[in-house]
Amino acid sequence: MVTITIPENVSVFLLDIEGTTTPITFVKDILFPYIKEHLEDYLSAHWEEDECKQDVHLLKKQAEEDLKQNRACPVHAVDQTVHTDEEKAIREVVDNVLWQMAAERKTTALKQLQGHMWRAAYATGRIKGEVYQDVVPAIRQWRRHGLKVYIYSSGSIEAQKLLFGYSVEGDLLDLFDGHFDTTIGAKVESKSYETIAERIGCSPEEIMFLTDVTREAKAAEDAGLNVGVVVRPGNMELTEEERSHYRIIMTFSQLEFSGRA
Ligand SMILES: CSCCC(=O)C(=O)COP(=O)(O)O
Ligand SMILES: [Mg+2]
Repeated sequence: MVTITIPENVSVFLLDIEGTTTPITFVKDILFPYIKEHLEDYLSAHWEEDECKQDVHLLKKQAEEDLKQNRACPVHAVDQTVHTDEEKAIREVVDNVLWQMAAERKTTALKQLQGHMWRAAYATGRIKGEVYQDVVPAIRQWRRHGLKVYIYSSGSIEAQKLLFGYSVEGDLLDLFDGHFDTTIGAKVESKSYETIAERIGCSPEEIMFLTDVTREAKAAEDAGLNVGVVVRPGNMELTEEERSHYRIIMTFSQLEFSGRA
């Protein structure tokens, strides 16, 4: 396995989750099906609660924005089993969430609701966050060298903390100095990485961002970050050009310090 030297000026790792610390299959085969299976019951049970009202409000604002951009969710024929206004409103939210998920959208509104729904699944032990075996030893080593480690994922901060807090390797939250999600900006926008550097209190050049998505890598690179593109089983295929342009990381154990104390 090729060794990749961590640039000397790097003092912060910024990590993506899906496809980087965690298999895509965990998200696609476990987390997302849980949402689809429990969505209607969850909304019915929590509809009157403030948190759920806020989630629905955010989804409605996103739907209005989508309408303006001609990205409207298809409206289905009225279901004859729906009787009350509440049932109708819930059905609209269900349709919207399922449509967004089918389109693999990463809106803050969708991700916030998902995070709230997973809470019970993790707390009861029904779901445990999967993390690749090389991840924890590497992060512990980076931290021993004095580096800081942050997460930046499209999953909400709450969803991130659930995944690592209730992981197959136990509570891993002490590995991280902080978390960022799309409330700071989209992962394909350079500005988001500049804002993250400001929030951390370092220059973009001091950060090394690891992700499986080359559009995210490009945005981070344009902002001045060091980047590595993570290739795990089942991740998106890279072009020859992408393979030759980016540092390709198949396991975190490839990342080594050289010339550092
Ligand atoms: C950490 S929440 C579950 C994964 C998820 O919903 C997601 O969108 C992950 O996207 P990422 O930016 O980590 O690739
Ligand atoms: Mg990813």
